[in-house]
Amino acid sequence: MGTAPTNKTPFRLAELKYKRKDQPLDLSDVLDLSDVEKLPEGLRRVELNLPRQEAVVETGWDIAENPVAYEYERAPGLIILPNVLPPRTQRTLIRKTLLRDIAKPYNKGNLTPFYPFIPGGLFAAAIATQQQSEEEQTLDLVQPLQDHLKPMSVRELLEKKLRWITLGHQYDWTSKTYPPSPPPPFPTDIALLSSRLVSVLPSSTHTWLAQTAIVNFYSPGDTLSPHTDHSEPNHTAPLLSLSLGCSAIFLMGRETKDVAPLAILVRSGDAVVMTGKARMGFHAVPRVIEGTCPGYLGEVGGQGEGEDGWVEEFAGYMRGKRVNLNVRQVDLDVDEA
Ligand SMILES: O=C(O)CCC(=O)C(=O)O
Ligand SMILES: [Fe+2]
Repeated sequence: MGTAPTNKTPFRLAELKYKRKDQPLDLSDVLDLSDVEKLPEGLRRVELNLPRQEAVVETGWDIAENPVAYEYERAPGLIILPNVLPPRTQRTLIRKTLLRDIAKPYNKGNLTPFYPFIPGGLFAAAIATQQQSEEEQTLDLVQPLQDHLKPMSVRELLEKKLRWITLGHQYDWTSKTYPPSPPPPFPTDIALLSSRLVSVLPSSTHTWLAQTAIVNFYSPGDTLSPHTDHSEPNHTAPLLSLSLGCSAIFLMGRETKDVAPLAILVRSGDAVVMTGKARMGFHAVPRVIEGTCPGYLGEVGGQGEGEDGWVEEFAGYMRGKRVNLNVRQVDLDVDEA
């Protein structure tokens, strides 16, 4: 017992370690960059291209005034920008994805083959049912598109079944390609924010354009299996990943699972950028940590930020969720703007 040889890869072992719920979560080997007084050995500060070029930025979309970035020798090419999205930008992003982008029928998601598109968007529809009695809710169940599935309330679909939607170029998970037809529009504000973040990186010698994004919705208990993101024709354009809501453990490995990955605690407002060697590396999310949603997302309020009032519908959803925006360039080359 305990010492039996294992044929599990080092990546798999790390995944299992953070996934298991029968033992307290051990964060001792997890890199946490939220408060680095003393840089751990092997960690270096990355020089950023600052001051960043400041386009006219809409209110609510700022990035941190003085972003700081790190790279760890065990995960070359992975650039971590802790706390780069101020609370207000996080709230803007959440509002836009949940109310606006989800309401566009061309932004497909994991529910698309199984349940009909909800006009006005799943989130708005779920909010609208909050005032309904249970009886009214049962009358309003969404009928599935496939016989083996059961009718569900919009609330259940939102809270329990929605795992991801795609913005911009729509990746086809069956053929594992991006269809050649002109893609639906990618939200300009999210593209601008993404470009601004990528443009501060030292490797940004080429124009980079956000052309597709997966918005992942996780509840504690949900995981993302190890994978590489290799379907974009451009394997060198950085991949930007933004974390919102509950903290998670992100595993960053190499091009093979035979190397132990680096475990990083990603918190709300953090960005990680997979560049260089890390762009094609295996990565996974074995754990979303319950009860870690920051107060500025999980509680109602607005701290005098005017129209930025954060209402219970958003707070209630975010308390139990992690939302990840995974933003990519698809084309080999993009024109200079
Ligand atoms: O949720 C994350 O942090 C990673 C998501 C991811 O790797 C993906 O969508 O390809
Ligand atoms: Fe990924």
